[in-house]
Amino acid sequence: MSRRAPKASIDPDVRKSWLRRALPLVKAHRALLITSLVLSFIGLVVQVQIPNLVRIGIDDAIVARTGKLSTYVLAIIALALLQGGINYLARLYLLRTAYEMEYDLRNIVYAHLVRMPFGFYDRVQSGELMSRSGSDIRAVQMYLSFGPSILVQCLIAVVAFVLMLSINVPLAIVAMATMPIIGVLGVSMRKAIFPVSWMIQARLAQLATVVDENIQGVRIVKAFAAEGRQLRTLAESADRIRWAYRQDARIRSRWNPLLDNLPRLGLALVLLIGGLMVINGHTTVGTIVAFNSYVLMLQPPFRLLGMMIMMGQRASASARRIYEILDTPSEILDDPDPVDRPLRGDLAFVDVSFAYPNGTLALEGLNLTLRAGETVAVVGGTGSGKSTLGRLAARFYDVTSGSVTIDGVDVRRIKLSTLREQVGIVPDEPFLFSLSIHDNIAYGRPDASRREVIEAAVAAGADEFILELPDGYETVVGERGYTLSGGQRQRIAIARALLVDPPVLVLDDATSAIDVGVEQRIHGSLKERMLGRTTLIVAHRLSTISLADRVVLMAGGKVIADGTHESLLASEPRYGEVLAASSSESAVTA
Ligand SMILES: Nc1ncnc2c1ncn2[C@@H]1O[C@H](COP(=O)(O)OP(=O)(O)OP(=O)(O)O)[C@@H](O)[C@H]1O
Repeated sequence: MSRRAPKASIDPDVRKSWLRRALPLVKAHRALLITSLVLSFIGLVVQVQIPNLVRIGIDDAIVARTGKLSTYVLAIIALALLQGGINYLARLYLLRTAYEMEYDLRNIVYAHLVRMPFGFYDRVQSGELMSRSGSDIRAVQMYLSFGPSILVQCLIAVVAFVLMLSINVPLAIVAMATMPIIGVLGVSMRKAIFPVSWMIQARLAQLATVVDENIQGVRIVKAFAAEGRQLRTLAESADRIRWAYRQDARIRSRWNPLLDNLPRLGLALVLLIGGLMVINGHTTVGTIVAFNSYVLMLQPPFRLLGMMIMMGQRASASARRIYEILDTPSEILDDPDPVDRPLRGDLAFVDVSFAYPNGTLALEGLNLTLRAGETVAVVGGTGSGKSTLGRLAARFYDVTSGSVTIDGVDVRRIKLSTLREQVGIVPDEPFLFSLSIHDNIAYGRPDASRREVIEAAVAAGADEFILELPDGYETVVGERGYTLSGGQRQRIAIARALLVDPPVLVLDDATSAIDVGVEQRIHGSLKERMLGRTTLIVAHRLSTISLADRVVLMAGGKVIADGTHESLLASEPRYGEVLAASSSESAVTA
């Protein structure tokens, strides 16, 4: 399957109505949409001819016996076949338009989502995002493609009315009498239903969030034997949806019989007035039969009118929620004239203060310099801001004040893709994809050869256990890598970062789950790999700290001491306290 880029985008002008903003999307597929609408119109014009032919057939071949019945029967069959063929094509093109637009919209939303900074994902719930990229996109797509098609069907009512008028004016008016009532009732029903169906959508999104959290957090749920509590939360959510669906059913069952029976009233009226006219010789039996067909044929478009209004309301709300994502600018953008060159790796934090989007102050006037090739361990109590350093160096977030520079260039001036390639971050809880071990390691360099992948795995101390897996490097890890141990996942993540060979490497507690014995063994190869690379190690364990040339101690978002392990131990009592706290912590968790 070839992958195509979206053919259009959403108009960024927020002052425009949602429909006008979506117009470029419709325009991009106008050829297909217009073809489908024209075909659908022709099909309906053909369909409108059939009752007329029945009328002439009855009056001519049955009542007056001047024509041949078979001629009319064959003509009707031919028209029906023609209409069937045309409708087939119209429907095919309409659905194609709908799915092409949905494809575009989904890609537009997804392309935006992957550009969104970390701060955005800190705020939004993934279940809600799933819902937005699912049902909201569909609601907009339905309206954009099916809306015009319903309008064409309504237009046919005009054609049929003109045809009826040409046959019998009073009877045409009688036949059409109930249609506006059906239209008004249909719209009223949809208006009554809309708030409820809107509520259903919102509650389904909430349920999606609960289900999503349950599945993502299943290990914690089970570990705390909280299945009962989670089930209750789920049941409450499901209950709220059931309540909304019940309201929906109540409204529908009140309105639908009315809407279903009105056309029958129309039929009775046509029979009454038409019958009297036939008796008085003002019209023919064939006309009554034809008009009966028209009453039945024209009723669906009028009912659809109500549906179209509801679809419009839903699409407008869905579009607003989609636009909310699209209109959220990514604060982390490329400089207009970005620096794009390989970096040596002199990393400096100059007077850096930083607060997370929720206002938590993580760093306050922090100064720290790492010379190219230096390995520095960052030690500090929990929440002191250690992990934040790496996130700012790779521009997952931008500093609130001060600057982070690499080789003297502010990271905000470095081309984002280059920066991310040159600053490798290994988090303590790495994410693995449901791919083979090889592909997970080669994630940052998909073109890497097996030899290179193995070399990186050896350096990260992962090669040994990988070879023991059933399919070695081709073993597909379970979702998020849960089929591996925490330490094994960490080693794969280290190999993944080493393979990209970034001049700046941040190991954020990246060996915390690795056995101390194994860690000792991989130190040699890691040290070798760190040569010439600026490495910032967020460390808790003494064994990890020993990898570093220098240690900095952090507290309250600041560097409070800087030196070698021995000098800090001798001169800084707080260093000893932090080490003691982390070693008792690791003793507890070990
Ligand atoms: N995504 C986030 N949104 C809001 N606040 C955050 C976020 N991540 C961290 N923080 C807060 O910022 C502060 C510094 O966090 P950071 O993760 O840098 O600490 P740390 O020293 O690495 O801690 P630990 O050793 O426990 O991992 C903490 O108060 C933390 O609660």
